[in-house]
Order: sequence, then C-alpha cells, then structure tokens
Amino acid sequence: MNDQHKVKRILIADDEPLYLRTTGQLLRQAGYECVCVPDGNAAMERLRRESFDLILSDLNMPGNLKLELLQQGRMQWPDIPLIVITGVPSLPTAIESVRLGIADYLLKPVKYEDLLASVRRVLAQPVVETPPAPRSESSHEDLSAKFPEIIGRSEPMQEVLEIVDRVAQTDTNVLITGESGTGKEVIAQAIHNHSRRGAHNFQIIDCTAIPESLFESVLFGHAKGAFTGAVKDQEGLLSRSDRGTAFFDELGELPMASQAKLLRAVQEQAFTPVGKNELRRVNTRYISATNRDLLEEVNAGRFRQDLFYRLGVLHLDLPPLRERGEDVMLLAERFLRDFQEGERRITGFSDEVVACFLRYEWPGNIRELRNVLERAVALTRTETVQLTDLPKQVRETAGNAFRSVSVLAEISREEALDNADHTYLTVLLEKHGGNVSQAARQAGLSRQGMHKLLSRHGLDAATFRK
Ligand SMILES: Nc1ncnc2c1ncn2[C@@H]1O[C@H](COP(=O)(O)OP(=O)(O)OP(=O)(O)O)[C@@H](O)[C@H]1O
Repeated sequence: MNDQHKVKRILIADDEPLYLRTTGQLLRQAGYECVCVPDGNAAMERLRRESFDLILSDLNMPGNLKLELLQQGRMQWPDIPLIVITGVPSLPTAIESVRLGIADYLLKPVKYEDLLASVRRVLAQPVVETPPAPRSESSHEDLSAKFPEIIGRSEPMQEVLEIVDRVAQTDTNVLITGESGTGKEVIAQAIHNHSRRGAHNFQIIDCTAIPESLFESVLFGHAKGAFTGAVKDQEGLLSRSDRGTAFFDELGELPMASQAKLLRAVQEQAFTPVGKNELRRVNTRYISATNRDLLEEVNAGRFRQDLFYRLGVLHLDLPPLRERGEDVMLLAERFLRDFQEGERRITGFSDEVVACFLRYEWPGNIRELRNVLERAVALTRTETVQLTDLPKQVRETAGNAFRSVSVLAEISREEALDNADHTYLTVLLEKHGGNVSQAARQAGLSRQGMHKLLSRHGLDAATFRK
C-alpha cells in the first residue's frame, strides 16, 4: 500500500483514564489507529516493539515527571513527531520541549477540533530528520558566528540566541516581547531564516496597519465582486506565508473581532477568502511581537486567552539595550561602519562618547542608537565621534541624575518631573518615528503644544525619524 494512504498509528500516553479513553475514541473516529497507555514507561515499552507515526504525550504523568519520555523518545525515535499536552504550562518545560524538537504544545483542556487540527497538521508535514539538539550548550563564538546579523555578546543576548537556535529547528509558535527597538523583528527574521521554512516567505503583517473592517480581506484575500471596490480576485497575506512564516507585528494592537478570526485560521491552518466558498489550507508558522504585556491584556479582557496561548507557545522576552552592557559599543561600532560607505574617515569614539553611551538609558533601544550614529556620522568633522556630535538628549540624559534613586532624593520635585517628562517625550518620539502629530495625539496635546515642549527639552523630532 502507498505509505501516504496507510492508516496512521498514534501512541497516546496520559495518566487521566477518562481523558485517555475519550482522546483515543475521538481520534479513532477520525480514522487513526490509536494505542493508549497510562504512563511514560508503558509508552517506551510500546515504542520499542511497534512502529508509530505520532506520539501524543501528557507532561505530568508517572514515567515522564522529568520529561524522560520526551527526552528518550526524541533521542531514540527522532523521526516520530511528538505533541505535548499539558495542564500545567511552564516556561522551563516549554523551552525544554522546544529544545527537544516537539511538533506542538497544547494546553488542557484541549478542544477536540484543536487537537485534531494539530494532529492533522503534524502528520501532514514531512518528517524533519534533524536529531534533537545536543545537550551541550553552544559556545558564544559558535552562536555569534551562526547569527552574524544579530549583534550581541552580553549574557542576556547569548541566552536569547540559544533559544533562537533551538526554536528555529521546530515549528513552535513564538511570541517575542520587549521594549520598542529591542530587535523583535530582527529576531523573528533570524528564527525564520534558520528554520526549514527559510527558503519560503517571511510575511510581515503589521497589526496596526489593518483596519478592523478589512481584516479578513487583507489576511485571507477576497473574490472579485465580494464588496464594492473588489475589482479582481485578491490573494491575502496569509496565503503568502504558506510553507513560510507569518510575522504578526504589534499583535497587542489587534482588535477583539480580528482576534477571533485570526484564532480560527491559526487553529485550523485554513481560512475562507471573503466571497468564496472554498477553504484555503496553509502550512504556516506564526511568530508574533508586541511591546505590550499581553498577559496583562488577557487579564484585563482586552486580549483573548486562547489566542495568547496558541501564538505564545514559546515566549521570548528581549532585554532592553541598557541591560546588554558591552553590546552597546559593539552595536555602535557596527553602525559606525555601516553608515560610512566606502572609505572610512571616522575611526572610533572619543572617551567621553564611550562613557556617555555606557551611561545613557537608551529608551528607544537599538533603533535610537542607530539613529544617533547616523546623525553623528553626518556631523562629525574629526576622526573620532565627539560628545558634541550627539543629540542633546543623549548628552544630557546620560549625565543627569535620573537613573539613580539615591540621587533622586537630592534633586527638587520639579527637576525630577522634568527628567521624567524628558524620558517620556524621548520614548514617544521613538515610538512614532519622529512624527510630531502622532506623538501629540497620544500625549493628548496639540501639535503646537508638542513642538513647544520639545523645544523646551531640546529635543529634535527629526533625529528620531526612521
Ligand atoms: N541585535 C541586533 N544587531 C544589529 N542590529 C539590530 C539588532 N537588533 C535590532 N537591530 C536594528 O535595530 C533596529 C530596530 O530593530 P527592530 O525593528 O527589529 O526592533 P523592534 O523591537 O521590532 O521594534 P518595534 O517594537 O518598534 O517594532 C533595526 O534597524 C534593526 O536592524
């Protein structure tokens, strides 16, 4: 019989008898052959004797309390995909599961449709013949050489790179969080490039740029005549991420109604274009980014919990630049090189600039550093970048006392509030890429009022333009 049409065999391991029985029954009804066992040891026993196409395993059950089934299963049978189902999600186990190359990570109670969609998706994918990542940690040199596009030798960035390296070998959905300008998009792109999907499309979907009323049409596409203005069939953004990666930027900004539509597409790996009858299937990996605290949004009822768990199977939090120590100067040197095409006339930084860069808080993170360097390269008339080549807010804030609580006690309330205002305006301009109108709207000020305030603080909006 053609291997494709052979009935697929699933090994289900779970210590909850009722759950085990019903899962087995439901998957049998869906046409699969299922073997149900109550613990990790029994699962290993069956794996030694019989062949399976898929393992469905609980995390917290006898014989797998320290993830033994996952570890040995992946080592000895690397070509059998494994779906983990857990009632107690935790970041360490999620990371370990990802390291071991699990195919999916579901949370109990799992809805039958979700489980079936996951099983179908995993079984439809060709087996990835990559053995689980070796236990030994990659050295800093290895990781930096592997990801030359990501500059970062500091401890927190090396930890990020280790997770990026591991997660790239899986199909797990990843949620990247971090302040604005910390490199979320750069990291998402690196995960995609180093994954088996790297040869296909990395489709960026900016959630702030899609009006709620057009969400389905933009994402799923539409048929000619589906609505006024639909003059021809139009493919949606999700179709373009087929076999590749869909990157949802600013996920936290997605309105509730759009969240529900996205959830269905993610769960089912399928959607219906507006005005069409046929279901379009895709094989997409989802990476999302936000600078909001999404869990807080979930608790406040502004973000769907089910979508949060579905897209954030693995959560990667990027450290702000001020916590990356030596990376500031590595990045500064890289940008200094990049902004001088051809012959280099500027070779480095004065000692004061180095001290200033290391002291400054970088509220706009790497993007702000990049802008500062672009400006400095244009302005500098000497061989090294001087303090006077830096924007006023960098020179001044670096020297000001705001970062230290002990010094806060030494200054007047007015001065402290002024400092806080300065930091707020800097972050605001960073966020809006130097667009004064947008910044003013968010701050609840008139455009004129904002201009006045910026000039009082010596801030130049132009230096924040991307
Ligand atoms: N580790 C890195 N090495 C080199 N350049 C980087 C790194 N991280 C970020 N950058 C650069 O910094 C800038 C901002 O990065 P990116 O757009 O990925 O940030 P972000 O966190 O997605 O920002 P936002 O939250 O505003 O969308 C880009 O120009 C990017 O190329």
